[in-house]
Amino acid sequence: MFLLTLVASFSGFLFGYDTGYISGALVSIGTDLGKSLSYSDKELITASTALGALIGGIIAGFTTDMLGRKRIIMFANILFVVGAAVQTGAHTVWTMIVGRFIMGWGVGLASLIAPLYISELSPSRFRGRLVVLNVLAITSGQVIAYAIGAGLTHVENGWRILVALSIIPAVAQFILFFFMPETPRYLVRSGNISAAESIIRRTYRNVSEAEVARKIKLLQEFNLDTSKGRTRLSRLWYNYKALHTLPSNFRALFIACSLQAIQQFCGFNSLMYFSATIFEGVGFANSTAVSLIVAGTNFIFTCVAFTLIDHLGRRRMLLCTLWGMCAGLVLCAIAFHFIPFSLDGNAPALEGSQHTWGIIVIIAMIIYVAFYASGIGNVPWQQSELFPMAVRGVGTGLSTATNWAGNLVVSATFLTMLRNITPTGTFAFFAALCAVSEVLVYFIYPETAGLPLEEIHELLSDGFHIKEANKRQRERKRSSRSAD
Ligand SMILES: O[C@H]1[C@H](O)[C@@H](O)[C@H](O)[C@@H](O)[C@H]1O
Repeated sequence: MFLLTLVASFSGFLFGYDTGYISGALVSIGTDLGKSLSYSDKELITASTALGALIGGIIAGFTTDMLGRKRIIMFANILFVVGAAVQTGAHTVWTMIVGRFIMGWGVGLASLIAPLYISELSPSRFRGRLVVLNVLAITSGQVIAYAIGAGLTHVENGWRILVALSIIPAVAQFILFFFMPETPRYLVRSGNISAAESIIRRTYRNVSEAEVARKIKLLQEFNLDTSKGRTRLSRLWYNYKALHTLPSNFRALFIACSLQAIQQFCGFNSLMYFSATIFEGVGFANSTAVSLIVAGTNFIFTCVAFTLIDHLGRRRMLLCTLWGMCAGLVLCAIAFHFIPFSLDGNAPALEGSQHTWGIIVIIAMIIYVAFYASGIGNVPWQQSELFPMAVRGVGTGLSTATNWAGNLVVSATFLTMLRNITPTGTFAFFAALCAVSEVLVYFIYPETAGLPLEEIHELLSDGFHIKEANKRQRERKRSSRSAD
């Protein structure tokens, strides 16, 4: 199981690396693309990946139930390689944008399928943690991209090396996936029972034949393809409608999309993609190195989430962290008020008390990112557990698309916001969104930790059942303690 997760997590690593290197690349491209980049060029180059990922996420959602998880992950690798090759050789802004767009398709496919693949293969006890392992891969990809970016800042055309390096893990995963299995849930759904049995035998250690048969029966009962229609397309349309008309499905969709929207609209990726630009704007000497703090904190606190998510639960982790993000952003907004800021690359070095406020900005960002990574940075990727099999592909497709749509809006408007409403206004705006999100999560998100996927579906059938979910989790803990 660990090995399968590890190989599947290469997708997360690539997602992280490919979205992470842009922060350093933007400040080191200089005039390598034929001119010096305007701030709208920077927004376009960054946002084209999010746009590609938005389209890729939707396509993955609609095709994964037809094609299987494995083929799509392999196809994403091809897109990663082509996108990276186009960017490495780019000499104009538009070639760079096209390369980032192609790569974005790969990121979108991978961001949906890798957690789906992992959560369908894992036993419910470890499901949360194994999905976080994929987010750990994303954040480690971002840290490594930042670190290499910082090392290559002053190397001529160093950013090309930074981009080209991403080809290595993509090729490695492509080859390794020839030896990887499909998920038992997908195989049962496509009628391939004996293959599903053999994968269960291999992934669950010391499993008895009776348990294998019980697991297959459970999968058959709950993953029955109830869709009507003769062609694949008409069945897909049936499922798409069922996602919106069946109340339990619609609730699941509402929760999944809301969490993904919160993750993006709380503004984290504006730091991820533009922190080097921001630190350059406040006059820090090696802005790429300073911005490593953002990626590093994100990675370290994803490790914290990894250890806590199945014990503390998803809901509690969100409720305990959103307010902390809000506090970090408010502090950031206040500190920026006392610092001169310029997006034109000619910021004066900070002097006297301004320097203190500069340090406070960094501390505030660390607080914000730490709370982000311990909660909302991870929890939305548990999305596939909310949907029953019949609509899991389309459901997670739409929620992943929500993630990328939010990402697109934030990355395409952040620099414009900084310019028009100042950094103080921008961070105060994100703080307000975090506060609203805390209230939304309180009312709509029941605890799903440790519940079998099938039980989650039943729970959402006539309400959000926050209290009932809490009760079931307490009972489950009590019975597992007495079993110990
Ligand atoms: O869960 C991930 C993670 O938090 C990344 O650091 C972030 O860049 C992504 O947008 C998000 O989906």
